[in-house]
Amino acid sequence: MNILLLGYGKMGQLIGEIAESRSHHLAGKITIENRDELDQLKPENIDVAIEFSQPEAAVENFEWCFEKGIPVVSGTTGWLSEKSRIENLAIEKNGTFFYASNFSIGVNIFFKVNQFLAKLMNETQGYQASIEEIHHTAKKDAPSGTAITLAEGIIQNHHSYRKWNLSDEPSDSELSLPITSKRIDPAPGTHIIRYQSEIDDIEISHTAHSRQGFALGAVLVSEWLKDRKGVFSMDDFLSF
Ligand SMILES: NC(=O)C1=CN([C@@H]2O[C@H](COP(=O)(O)OP(=O)(O)OC[C@H]3O[C@@H](n4cnc5c(N)ncnc54)[C@H](O)[C@@H]3O)[C@@H](O)[C@H]2O)C=CC1
Ligand SMILES: O=C(O)C1=N[C@H](C(=O)O)C[C@H](O)C1
Repeated sequence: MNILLLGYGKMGQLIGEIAESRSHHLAGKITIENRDELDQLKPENIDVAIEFSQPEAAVENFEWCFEKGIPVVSGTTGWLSEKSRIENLAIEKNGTFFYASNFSIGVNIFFKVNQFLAKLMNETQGYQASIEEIHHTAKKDAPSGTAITLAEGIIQNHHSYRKWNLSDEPSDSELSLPITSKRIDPAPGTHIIRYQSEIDDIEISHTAHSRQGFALGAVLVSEWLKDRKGVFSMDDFLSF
């Protein structure tokens, strides 16, 4: 496949290496500095754009891809207030859009375990839930996109929680799930779910040892997406 990398930082570079090792061709490596090179590309020669940029750049990148008819796989976090509009735009333009807050298979198994645990805890009294995420200090958004997906998994399955809040900001509701964001180098991504009571604590966690799982997942999804039209998520890609 001919792959356009929109964003060529820590993730874009690793995705490029993995894509080339799987015999794909890189049609472009776009950063904030060389964005004008987009005008020289031939969209008809690009099979997919893999977009790992920055919260403030992602939406503009998606709109450009939809205009040019290029399918997009995005892992950029921190732009979710625009998610419904972007998904509707993808459909309106007869485009292809795949977003995941986390492309690692291990994290997606962890999402399922989180949902199952929330269902069990919903039947149990006396436990307070919380989420902690730890990432490197270059991360621009907080909480992480993965922590938001985890919070949504709890909110959908536990009647005591209706929303989430950052733990260092005041919450206006007892039905809010606190998320603590820590920035410690070189953490590639750690997520911990805790249920704490007077009697005991229950804790599940996922720790990424590197960015390899995120990057490989994005390439595998791009291969899967070829010739598909519409809006997709990891639930469509994975068989569990
Ligand atoms: N969904 C997932 O599995 C994962 C998501 N991420 C997310 O991916 C994003 C990128 O992460 P990193 O590579 O660590 O960041 P980074 O800061 O190392 O790289 C960002 C890249 O985007 C480029 N960029 C900025 N504005 C741009 C624009 N307008 N057009 C094109 N490129 C532009 C920068 O020049 C740079 O090359 C973040 O939002 C992060 O949260 C990171 C890891 C895994
Ligand atoms: O910025 C990162 O590095 C990561 N971002 C994603 C997120 O916000 O959840 C995924 C992963 O945890 C790494």
